[in-house]
Amino acid sequence: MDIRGLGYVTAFSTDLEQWREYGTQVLGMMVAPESTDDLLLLKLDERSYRIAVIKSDQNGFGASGWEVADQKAFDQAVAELEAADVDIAHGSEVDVQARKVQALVTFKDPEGNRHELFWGPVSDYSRFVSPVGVKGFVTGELGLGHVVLPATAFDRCREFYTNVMGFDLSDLMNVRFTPDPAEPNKRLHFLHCNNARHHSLAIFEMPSESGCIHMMLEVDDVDEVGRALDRQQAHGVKLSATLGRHINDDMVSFYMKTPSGFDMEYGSEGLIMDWDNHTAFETMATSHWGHDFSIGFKQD
Ligand SMILES: Cc1ccc(O)c(O)c1CC[C@@H]1C(=O)CC[C@]2(C)C(=O)CC[C@@H]12
Ligand SMILES: [Fe+2]
Repeated sequence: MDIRGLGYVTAFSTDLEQWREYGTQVLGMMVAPESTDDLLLLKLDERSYRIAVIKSDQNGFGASGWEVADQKAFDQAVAELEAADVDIAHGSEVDVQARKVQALVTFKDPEGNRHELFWGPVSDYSRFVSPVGVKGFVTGELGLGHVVLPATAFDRCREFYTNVMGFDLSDLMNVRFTPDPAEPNKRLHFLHCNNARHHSLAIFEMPSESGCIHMMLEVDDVDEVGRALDRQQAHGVKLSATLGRHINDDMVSFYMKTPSGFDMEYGSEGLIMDWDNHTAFETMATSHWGHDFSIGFKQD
């Protein structure tokens, strides 16, 4: 299937007021006027929303919303999911209204990670005006950003994402948390869809309580990353990794907790890839500098 990018994500939250504060004052997003007491829609570009926070009795990641170009691509993608024996549910009229799309299906990967596939987002093209002055987020043809999902059933997940969903490998890591040679490798594969973002999805061979290792949002100026870091501090949000520059996509970013329990990577200066002239590589190193993930494991 021809996935053009990550269109939106959904998250579950017991406290939408906390997400509203975090979304507007820390991330710098707008609250879409269609938001209700049970659904917080966060807007960060010309789209109506990019993050939908659903009131729930638990916190956690919801689903990744993948975008295809049109009805024809959607029908083709649904046929491919069916041919691969994937259990799909067609979105009802209510679902379609809630997500503001023409049509959607929902399904799970072999790990149980939830996905939604859609076409035709409804947008009013109202301007993005950040409540804290964020100039802009990098979306457009690159899609919203990326998600890193748990994949303890790694081989089945990799097969699913490449053979069924049409992702391709960008590059890969074999993560070890200790110098002990007996510690098994945790595979971390970075995957791209049909756009120039280095990865829209990565799968990591580890479980995750929240259902998502992290998601990434990109801003159009590295100073906006610094300002977000200031706001993270001012609002007492837990930092999960310090500022650094990644090796594979060159992103300058930091990581912090979201109210739903998964991490948010906030970055800038991500590479625009030319896939015809790229070769996948393996690296043991995360970053050119920075990105101390050990602080995320420390208690407050
Ligand atoms: C290595 C890397 C490249 C580009 C990215 O956008 C990106 O998020 C990462 C880091 C991914 C990864 C993670 O999210 C969880 C904690 C991990 C496994 C580490 O401890 C090192 C790499 C980290
Ligand atoms: Fe990332």
